[in-house]
Amino acid sequence: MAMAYLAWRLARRSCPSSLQVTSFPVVQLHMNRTAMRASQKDFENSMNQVKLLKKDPGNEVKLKLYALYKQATEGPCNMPKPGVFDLINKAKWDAWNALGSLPKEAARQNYVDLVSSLSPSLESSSQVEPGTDRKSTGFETLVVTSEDGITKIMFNRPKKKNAINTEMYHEIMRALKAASKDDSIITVLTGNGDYYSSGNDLTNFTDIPPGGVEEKAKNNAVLLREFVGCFIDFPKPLIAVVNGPAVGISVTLLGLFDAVYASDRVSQLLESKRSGKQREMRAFESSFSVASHKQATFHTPFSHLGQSPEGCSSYTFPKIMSPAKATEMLIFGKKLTAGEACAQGLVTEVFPDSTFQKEVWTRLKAFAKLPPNALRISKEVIRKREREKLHAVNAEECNVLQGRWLSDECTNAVVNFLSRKSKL
Ligand SMILES: CCCCCCCCCCC/C=C/C(=O)SCCNC(=O)CCNC(=O)[C@H](O)C(C)(C)COP(=O)(O)OP(=O)(O)OC[C@H]1O[C@@H](n2cnc3c(N)ncnc32)[C@H](O)[C@@H]1OP(=O)(O)O
Repeated sequence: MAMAYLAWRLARRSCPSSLQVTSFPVVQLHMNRTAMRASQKDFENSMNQVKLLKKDPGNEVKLKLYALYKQATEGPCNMPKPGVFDLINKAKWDAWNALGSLPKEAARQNYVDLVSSLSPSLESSSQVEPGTDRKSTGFETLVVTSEDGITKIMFNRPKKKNAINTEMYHEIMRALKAASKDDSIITVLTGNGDYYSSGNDLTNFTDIPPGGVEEKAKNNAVLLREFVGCFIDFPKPLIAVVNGPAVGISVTLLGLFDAVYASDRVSQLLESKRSGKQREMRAFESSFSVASHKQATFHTPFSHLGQSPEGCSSYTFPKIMSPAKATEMLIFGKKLTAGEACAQGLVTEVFPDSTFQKEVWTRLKAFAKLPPNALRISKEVIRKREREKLHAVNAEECNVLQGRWLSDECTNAVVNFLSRKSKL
């Protein structure tokens, strides 16, 4: 026990805070086992298992695996300490050095146990395999499931970064209306694939009806107002699980959610070193066949698109983050990281990518065990004070947008986007 605690304390002291070993019980569990149990064959099998991981376990876990691998094969850290600016190798050195004089056999056991602990969590990830646009019964653009008292509405156009086309707007409204009436306690929105959502599908502007663009803009304004209204009036706790970058309306609507949890997916440390040509880094990198992840960001490029704020953000954002910060986002299009969005109050909590799905869904399942009527009534007490104002703001935002969609600024911006890959 003392050894385990020492390893944990060492790791906590020497690792950068973002990489601190927080899994003391996990280290303790491994240390209490008979170190001899993991044979060389088990160790080799685990190394092969790591190569087959479908999802990136996150930098924290990868550094632990690296450190345990080196300790099990070479013993205590024998690398010269890298300089402070050599971030990647310094993080690796810290992780390895933190294991101190942990015996090779114990390190081998820890490695085997850590790898075997990864597969259930990865299997239980709430993500559907990115790229497989699996259709749910009744929905073309969403995967809607209901279990453990939670109705989960997952945007399912991963190949289009979950851009919201007209069909998806309608399906989200239908799914929310159904969720408001089903026996679930809370409702969750999340994205399939590496994006939460890239916002309005810009091809929505291309199919012009016989009545012309004016009619299109008018109809869209009516539909958008109804769409945002569903979020204003939703009666149950509505929670966003932001699994990747969010753009446009998928960001502005967050001001109408009751909680927003985001993954702090930082651009892979590996990517920044890929050009560094470190032999070990390549070896370390090659042991994980993982897709590169996008840093979770929050971007509302309305001015760039010749448009204007929607989703009640012209009212909610100044209230949430101050007028100046709201201006930076809504008018000047400043892109926020998950941490910045959390500091500004738009995001409730940020989780490390490696534990995001597990931690968030554990918490949501606990929320879903709370008395449903108390949840609804408490939400109503809060929302009813703002409901009338929110509907008035929504109506005004949609009217302004209706005019914006007819402007040259908007048309040019949409044409530029769609023509960049010869869309037109
Ligand atoms: C009930 C209502 C009815 C209709 C209402 C219509 C009007 C409502 C409007 C409400 C106001 C909303 C405003 C907004 O949401 S503004 C924000 C709009 N979004 C964007 O401007 C983002 C555009 N996309 C991008 O900038 C990039 O794609 C992105 C940075 C998101 C990702 O870049 P990356 O290089 O990683 O990936 P690709 O660009 O190659 O994307 C992969 C494919 O997905 C397509 N894609 C992605 N996002 C969109 C999008 N928003 N609209 C359309 N298509 C999108 C992209 O074109 C690629 O497609 P191909 O593989 O076919 O090339």
